[in-house]
Amino acid sequence: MSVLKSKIKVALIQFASGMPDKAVNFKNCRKFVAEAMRQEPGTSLVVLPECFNSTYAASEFRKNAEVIEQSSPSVKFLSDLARDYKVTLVGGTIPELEPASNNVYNTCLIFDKTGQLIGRHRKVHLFDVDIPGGIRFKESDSLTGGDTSTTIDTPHGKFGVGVCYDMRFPELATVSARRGAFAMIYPSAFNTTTGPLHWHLLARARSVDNELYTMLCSPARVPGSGYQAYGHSLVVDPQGNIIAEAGQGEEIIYAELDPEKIDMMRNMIPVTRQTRFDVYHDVSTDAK
Ligand SMILES: NC(=O)CCC(=O)C(=O)O
Repeated sequence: MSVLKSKIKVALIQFASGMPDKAVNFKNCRKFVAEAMRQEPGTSLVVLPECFNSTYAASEFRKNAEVIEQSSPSVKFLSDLARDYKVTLVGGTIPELEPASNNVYNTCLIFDKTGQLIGRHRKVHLFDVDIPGGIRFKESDSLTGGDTSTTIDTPHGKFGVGVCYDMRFPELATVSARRGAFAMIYPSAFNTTTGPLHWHLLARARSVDNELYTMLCSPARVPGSGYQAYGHSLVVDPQGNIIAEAGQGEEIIYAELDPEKIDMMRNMIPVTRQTRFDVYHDVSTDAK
């Protein structure tokens, strides 16, 4: 039995998220998801971008943070969206406030097609970079990193979740792959400095390392906004081929994931069965 139980259709919603008013982001997001379902009926997995509900800026995270509970605006919005369109929803990310610690996390919430919250990934690796002439960003000024890897079980099979900068750390993908994932999904927001350098390379690498699908969903680039998102949402197949890619503006991309493609790759080049844990450590055995 393949790790993916049958063919599934996916849609990645690259919209101009990050407006200061959450209600505007909700309205636009719903409009695009409705459009995706109209254009590709039968889509069962929908992915949103990083920080889909508010502005991606270190100074804004705490202001926009929500406690994860059914009555929180973003939780309610995402739950209703998944239920209304009967899709598994990887709900981008939102700034999450944990009341007990007063920490703020960059958190992806995952819902099943009844609107039930089935998983949560707190971005583990915070985006702290300083590239002269390019970009300086320090998420750790206002965010705390999560401390677990995330593999979600669904009726289609399992997928792993990371958030943006997490994709630079191959271990999270390896852990999910070894736990039986058919895909890694990264709500993301690369920028116009690091996007051209590494976006495609990293997505293809995660696919080839683990012989699974990789999906990156970015916000659309908004001219004049503070953070210039790279765009170029992507779906990469288990062989490392890009099978869907957006431009930089608002766009929905679609793909069909095929269990055959995973199985074929894993049989032709069986790296997933040729690991040498007598030589190096299996990171999936003790990962949280
Ligand atoms: N939002 C992010 O984590 C951005 C990551 C990024 O741009 C990178 O180059 O990595």
